[in-house]
Amino acid sequence: MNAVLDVQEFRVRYGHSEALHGVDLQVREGELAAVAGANGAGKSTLVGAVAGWSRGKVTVTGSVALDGVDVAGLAPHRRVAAGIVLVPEGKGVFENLTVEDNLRLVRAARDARGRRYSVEDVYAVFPQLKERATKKCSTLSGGERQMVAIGRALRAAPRLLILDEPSVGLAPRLVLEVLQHIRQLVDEGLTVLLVEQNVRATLEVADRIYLLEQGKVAAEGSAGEMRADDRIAEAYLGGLRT
Ligand SMILES: Nc1ncnc2c1ncn2[C@@H]1O[C@H](COP(=O)(O)OP(=O)(O)OP(=O)(O)O)[C@@H](O)[C@H]1O
Repeated sequence: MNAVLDVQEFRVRYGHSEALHGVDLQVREGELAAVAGANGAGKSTLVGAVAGWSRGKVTVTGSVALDGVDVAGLAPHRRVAAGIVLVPEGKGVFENLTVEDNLRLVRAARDARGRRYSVEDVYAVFPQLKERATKKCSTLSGGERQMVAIGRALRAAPRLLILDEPSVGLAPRLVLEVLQHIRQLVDEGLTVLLVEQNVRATLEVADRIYLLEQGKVAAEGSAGEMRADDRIAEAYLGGLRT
């Protein structure tokens, strides 16, 4: 199967300190691939560098291809135009604007199939946002803000939607709700790369998982394979297989 995203030998250095040590990662058409791992493993560094968003004094080497086309040399806005849309950790919604204004800030683009995500389409995915359309984002729950951030990203017609820790700071009930919405988008045809610290929740929704440890891929496999791996059960699931 063709990879939508193909990352090879990816290294990221902050000054003299290397945070990613040659990572290979693929996201296939129509799948929910996830990068899981502990704080500081390099997850945000990885997806930030894929989107061209790296902060500070950064050196990135290796290749990044979207649908077989090298995008590593492109500026961030050109990667968005090519279809790589990242929702960063912390969501980045405008607190003083309403839900609807946040969604309308992005001019709707067309995806490869000529499809456009109207604001109504976003409401169809997240019905509770429609009920809160005229409310300022500052009055929303963390989960609802995350939905606004994802909805806004959908308006840009991503070929690959990258979500950096959408569950961070959410109550456990909301974590599953947000992740299930993401799963639904994938079931409808979207290709997603999800970053999650919560390995257990990731196993519930992802098709394939890369486990990142100290800047390296420590394990990679389907959710079923990862669940059956004793090292994963030991280190991330409290010794229990789910
Ligand atoms: N802008 C930066 N300048 C220097 N070092 C950085 C910078 N950003 C991250 N690092 C370092 O790179 C390593 C990986 O950090 P990164 O934020 O990618 O991890 P993470 O897996 O996303 O962690 P978290 O789950 O806490 O967000 C860490 O050692 C971190 O201190």
